[in-house]
Amino acid sequence: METPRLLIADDDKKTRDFVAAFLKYKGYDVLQAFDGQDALEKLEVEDVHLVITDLMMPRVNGLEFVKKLKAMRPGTVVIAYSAFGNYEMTSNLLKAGVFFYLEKPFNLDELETHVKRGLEHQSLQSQTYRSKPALKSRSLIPNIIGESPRMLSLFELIEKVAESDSTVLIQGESGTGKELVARAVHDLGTRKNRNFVPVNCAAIPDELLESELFGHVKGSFTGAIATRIGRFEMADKGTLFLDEIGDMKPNLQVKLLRVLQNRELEPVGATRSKKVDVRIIAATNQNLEKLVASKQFREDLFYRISVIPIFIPPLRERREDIPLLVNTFLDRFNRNKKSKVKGIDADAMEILGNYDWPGNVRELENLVERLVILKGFGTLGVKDLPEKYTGVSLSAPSEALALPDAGICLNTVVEEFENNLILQALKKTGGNKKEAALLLNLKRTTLIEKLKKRKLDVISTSLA
Ligand SMILES: Nc1ncnc2c1ncn2[C@@H]1O[C@H](COP(=O)(O)OP(=O)(O)OP(=O)(O)O)[C@@H](O)[C@H]1O
Repeated sequence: METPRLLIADDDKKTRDFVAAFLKYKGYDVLQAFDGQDALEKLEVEDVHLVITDLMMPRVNGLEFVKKLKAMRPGTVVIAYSAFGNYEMTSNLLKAGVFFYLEKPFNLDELETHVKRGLEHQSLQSQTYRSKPALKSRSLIPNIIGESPRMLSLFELIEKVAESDSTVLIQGESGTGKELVARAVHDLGTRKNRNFVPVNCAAIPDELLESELFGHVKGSFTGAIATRIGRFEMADKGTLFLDEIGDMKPNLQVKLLRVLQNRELEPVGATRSKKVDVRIIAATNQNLEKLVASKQFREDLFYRISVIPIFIPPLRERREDIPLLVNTFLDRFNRNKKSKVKGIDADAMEILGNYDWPGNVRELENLVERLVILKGFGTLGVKDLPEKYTGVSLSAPSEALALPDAGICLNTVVEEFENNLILQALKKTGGNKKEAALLLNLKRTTLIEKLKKRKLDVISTSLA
């Protein structure tokens, strides 16, 4: 077993050395801090299992220290001592989460008994903390994090839907996890040992999407130098995930409808049709009903694909999930990036909890990844968060965006603004589209689609 690590904070060097020497002799690893402030700084970079603290200290006194420590690392067990204890102080300490309070002078064996109890308590507590989310959510659907009531009912729905073979339509804002949910439906169903084939209908140019989906025979169009199977056939006996289905053009919608009705397809240029057995899961961040009403999406196709609708709520409607998401991503990126960021303090977490997250979980995941890379070690605080989250300089942009009296062409201005930011992101990342998409909070495929649509791909290649 790992040697337990203790930190003792006391401004009286004699007492501190004495207690530290005794605990070292008993086999503990002991760190020392000369007051509350020094202890907080040490705890930002060191892992400890238990803290022992005096209450009367200069700069940050014992009670203040305990409060800050508990906000930074809620699970840390604290034993406090003082020669000036009274009822009010003891009750404040217990309220602040102190595990045990000792009157000075105390017997060192007595202190050790409380240290042992405290360590047992700490280990039980961390096991419970780890197993709680696992029982509720992660055990069933390993990659989807969430413990809010809405996510728990989503997990139940996924489990039920996975058992059936019906077509599913997943709706939710961008970054809410539609692809994760689609994969979970596949992984928990009977087709799990066959392919899960994703297609992003918005990222593939319209003229290529048909052959991408249904395949083509050699020579059927310029560039068709060999016969190729499409994604439908790749997904045979498995699942085809049609992402961004709201972007599919009407002529292709008719062809898709035919495949769904007849369960057979015709590759581009072929004379005979082929049977396919594919489960369809479609997703969109658009309001398909509205697209149906404005005749941009076929009503018959809409009813075909929305046999089972699944709606994923935006993150701002399930804020309870934010701390769990932040902590899980911190663990993940610490591991991936070999960083040692200990956690996030209570004030910074509160800011993240109150933010509206227009980019949903993707935005939160990207933010944590960036923070872990930039910070490297220590505890994340408010000063580490970008201005956008702390709301520090919100007034300047509105000046810059003042509408001229003569008016503007909104579409052109917005497009230019977007192009400018896209090019800046590409420049910053040396043309790396994956990293640029991360900076812009976009899916890589969405960025590629924008580059193609706006003919920016040539410029982006020259930045690489
Ligand atoms: N509940 C969640 N738990 C863990 N990770 C999540 C969750 N929701 C989303 N993510 C992560 O957020 C990112 C975006 O997820 P995903 O691509 O599934 O979203 P989407 O809704 O399909 O987005 P878009 O509409 O832009 O295609 C991914 O990295 C995914 O792993």
